[in-house]
Amino acid sequence: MLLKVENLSLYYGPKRVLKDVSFSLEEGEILCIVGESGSGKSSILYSIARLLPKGARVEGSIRFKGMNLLNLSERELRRIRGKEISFVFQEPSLYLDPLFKIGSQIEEAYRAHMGKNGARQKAYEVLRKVGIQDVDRVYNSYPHQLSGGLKQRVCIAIASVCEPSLILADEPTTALDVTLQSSILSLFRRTKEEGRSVLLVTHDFGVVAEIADRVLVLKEGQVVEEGDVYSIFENPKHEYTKRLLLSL
Ligand SMILES: Nc1ncnc2c1ncn2[C@@H]1O[C@H](COP(=O)(O)OP(=O)(O)OP(=O)(O)O)[C@@H](O)[C@H]1O
Repeated sequence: MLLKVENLSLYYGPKRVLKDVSFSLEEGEILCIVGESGSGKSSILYSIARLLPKGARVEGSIRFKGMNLLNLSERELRRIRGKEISFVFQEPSLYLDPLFKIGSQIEEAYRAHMGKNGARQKAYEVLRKVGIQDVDRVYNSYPHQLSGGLKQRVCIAIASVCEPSLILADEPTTALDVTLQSSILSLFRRTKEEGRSVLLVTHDFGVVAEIADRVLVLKEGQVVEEGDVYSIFENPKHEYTKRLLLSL
């Protein structure tokens, strides 16, 4: 078991955004979290990465490789973020630094945890791995010179450069047009084949159908249904899940 979340609750002031959320994730598994807007999907990812705003209060436990992430200091967290657990966001432009070339951003992510040696070689390697053909050009480009799809590939390259065991992805294809979506999703599948686990948030059952092994259905901060992708599609138990499926 790579990740075990137990009775996770999240409060913003008096408002309870997550209610006793429990689930687990095996190595090499892709779990999709689905639910309507505002159901708390992103909040689960941010709780795991401990990237919550000031004033947020978390209860429960989040065990990752035996450590409770909720008990770690900021220093310990910095050692884990980017190396053991990495993040892919919805909007790659907000994540990439406009002032630095792609190559140096990948190398920076590598050096932060893995030391100076081999950064350049590794940057080229991950760019190739995410399916980029003209690696030299992309390596030497600034973010604004790349299309949205390429930028998201770069973000996945950055997220995997330190070979983390867990990738948290928040609506990673929502900002892209449909034709690009599956090519980006297939990168997560490749990540899985390398033994990494992916926790992917989406409101889109099309995405779920394409890559999930298991699905967690969230409604108003609570898990209403959990199961493997086939049973969720073929035999949804909860009315809410059926409604979400109908909107597909
Ligand atoms: N910083 C914050 N302060 C107060 N409430 C917040 C904050 N961030 C999120 N919330 C609330 O928490 C709830 C869950 O939000 P969250 O973004 O996790 O949902 P989501 O399912 O990911 O939605 P979406 O698909 O729209 O991103 C919402 O009611 C939201 O308004």
